[in-house]
Amino acid sequence: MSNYANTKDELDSLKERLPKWLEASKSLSTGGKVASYIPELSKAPQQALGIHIIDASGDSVSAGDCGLSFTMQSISKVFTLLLALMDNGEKAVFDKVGMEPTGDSFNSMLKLELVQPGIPFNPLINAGAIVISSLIAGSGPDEKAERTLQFFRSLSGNERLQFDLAVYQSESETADLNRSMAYFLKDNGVLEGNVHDVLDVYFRHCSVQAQCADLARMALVLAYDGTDPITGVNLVPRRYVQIAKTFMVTCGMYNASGEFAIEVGLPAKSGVSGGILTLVPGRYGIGLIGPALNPKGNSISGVHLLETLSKELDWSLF
Ligand SMILES: NC(=O)CC[C@H](N)C(=O)O
Repeated sequence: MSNYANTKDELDSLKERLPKWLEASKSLSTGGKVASYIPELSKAPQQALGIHIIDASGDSVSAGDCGLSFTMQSISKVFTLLLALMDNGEKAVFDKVGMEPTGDSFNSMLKLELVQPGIPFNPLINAGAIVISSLIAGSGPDEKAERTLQFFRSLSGNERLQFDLAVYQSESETADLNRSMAYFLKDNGVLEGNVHDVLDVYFRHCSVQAQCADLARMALVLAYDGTDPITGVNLVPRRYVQIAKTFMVTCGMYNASGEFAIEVGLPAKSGVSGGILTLVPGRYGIGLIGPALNPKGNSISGVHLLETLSKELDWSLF
């Protein structure tokens, strides 16, 4: 699982090779589309592509537009799942969300009515992530959102992480599909609590603003089974990280997860802002941004760059 015995040599060689791989992938962004169903997201630069790769000693290599800030969107779902597991335990969480990929798009509610019991298929589709938001502990939406932000800060080692209020507001004003899903889940007895409050927590965690280096550091914690190898602090029980990484392999790239597993072979999670968080277990955390999306909603240039990296360096787990 890598052509190099140690990450230091590999990172050294990447310093030379990564920029040209990035340029080749970047040219694909003209063939993609920046998400616009959340109007504020449409302001992102279509051509941008940036990547940051960090190892356990804190050595890193980055290339491209790493200074770009973007919202985590669906990438946040991996970490709200972890928080909900830590707050409630496995049984309570999986009474309300399933463990299977859907093969449908991330915002589909088709199977909620078709398949009984009507619980969302998994925690990484919108329906599942909204139920997960309802399970985060806290006295109200403010406390739940604040606890989530604090958790993201501790994982990223970045106390300055914040909500992007413009994106939050833009999503909250236009989220009729997510809203209808949440009411449907409430009527089915799957979602408990006030629908407005639950969605408020969901929109807020999707709007956490980050850069590639933040995603890379969060991914590094997953790559080291829940312990930040840089500080030595255990942040998440190993079992929950194992669950999250498995979902990333089976559902993390929406209904392109099978193809991604074949072409890249790493646990990953994408978001509609064009971010991708991925990791090489025991080696690296990786954060990437490329706002132009392919038809399945994943960064078109980002997926290409990860395919190149995985193939050139033999990173696939399989
Ligand atoms: N795929 C995504 O990144 C979707 C997240 C977005 N906040 C939504 O609910 O539509």
